[in-house]
Amino acid sequence: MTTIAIFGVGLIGGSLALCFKGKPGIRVIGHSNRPESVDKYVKRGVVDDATTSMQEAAEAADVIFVCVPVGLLESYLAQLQQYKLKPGCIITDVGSTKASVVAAAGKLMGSDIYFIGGHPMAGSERSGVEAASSHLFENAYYVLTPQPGTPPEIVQKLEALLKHTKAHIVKMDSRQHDDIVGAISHLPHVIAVALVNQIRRYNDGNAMYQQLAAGGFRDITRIASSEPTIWRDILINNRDVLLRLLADWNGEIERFISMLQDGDAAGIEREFAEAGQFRKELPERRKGIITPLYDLYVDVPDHPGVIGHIASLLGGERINLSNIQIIESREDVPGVLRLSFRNERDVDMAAQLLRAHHYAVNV
Ligand SMILES: NC(=O)c1ccc[n+]([C@@H]2O[C@H](COP(=O)([O-])OP(=O)(O)OC[C@H]3O[C@@H](n4cnc5c(N)ncnc54)[C@H](O)[C@@H]3O)[C@@H](O)[C@H]2O)c1
Ligand SMILES: O=C(O)C(=O)C[C@]1(C(=O)O)C=C[C@@H](O)C=C1
Repeated sequence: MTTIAIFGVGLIGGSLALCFKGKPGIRVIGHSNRPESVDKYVKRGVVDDATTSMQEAAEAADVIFVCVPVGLLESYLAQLQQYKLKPGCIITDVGSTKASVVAAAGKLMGSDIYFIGGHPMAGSERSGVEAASSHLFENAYYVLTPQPGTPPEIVQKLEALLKHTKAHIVKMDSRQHDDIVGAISHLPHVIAVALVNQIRRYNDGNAMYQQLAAGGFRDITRIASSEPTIWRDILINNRDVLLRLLADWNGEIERFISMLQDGDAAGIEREFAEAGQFRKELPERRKGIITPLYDLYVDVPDHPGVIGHIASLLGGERINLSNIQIIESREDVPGVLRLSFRNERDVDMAAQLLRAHHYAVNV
């Protein structure tokens, strides 16, 4: 029997618990300081057992997942150090930054207790156990940052366990992780928040900004709704990397300013073409890094039956729809539906079918 203890049964900890729970030979214990949370985890069936005693959970565990906000990781590791952990116990975390926690763990761990940094590259703007899902990590990358001294069989043991997440494991150095993830995750969160706040300030003077905000604004700003305390910790922790990235970002914006000042149409076109090409080459369907890529937009009359009609047309042709969203861009006039598909073939077939039924479709 492998006993897994999870500290912080929120979005990520809860999703891991759901991946492990019920698998042969695995028992999952969740920990929270709050008795009401402990009851909730068990009632919702996220864990086998839950406790408010950190010591009890830690000392029973073969593998410990620390899934708390980044700013608390080091104090959790220090606390774990106080307990009589099982020999061979593996401690891992899921924090969005890796260099500082790996450095702290190196100082703390005793003999026959192993720390391996971890970071599943999947998540959501939502938080808490209510948002947890056993599918969250499917096809996403899951970074591990073992130290050169970590015995290979220990790393293999963790990798074998993580197979239950259906994620792809990738190993890298913790500092390299923070450089890359700073660029592809932390910087975009800063940009999304700054952009939303810029528009929010305009909107204070004229509420039409919010009303007209349509698909483009929603697409680029979803992550601005992420949990503030989680992101406060991540940004502060990775601040040196972010300050460098933001200086480069200023350079990108300056280039756009110059192109606009110079009326450099070819330059602007080139920027879009190059960006579009790179984005097209992003790994397809890597859940968590990028969600459905194959979207089409349908103008729809403002009546309730239309969504059902479109869904049954697609279903009738066995075209798999992976998501449907009403874009509330206009009041009292026809709206726009965004339909998302898993592959190019499905989106093309859907466009053809809907046009044949006189819908106005934009791919
Ligand atoms: N949200 C994402 O998309 C994402 C993706 C990958 C990794 N991560 C990392 O996973 C970790 C957990 O993030 P999450 O999104 O699951 O957050 P969450 O808010 O959903 O869960 C955090 C958990 O930590 C617990 N916790 C314990 N002490 C706390 C305290 N003092 N303040 C707040 N929470 C406390 C909470 O009860 C909760 O169970 C973070 O280190 C984060 O960087 C997040
Ligand atoms: O999809 C989202 O909402 C996310 O923010 C997920 C995301 C990301 O930026 O890609 C966020 C933080 C993580 O540490 C890993 C993944």
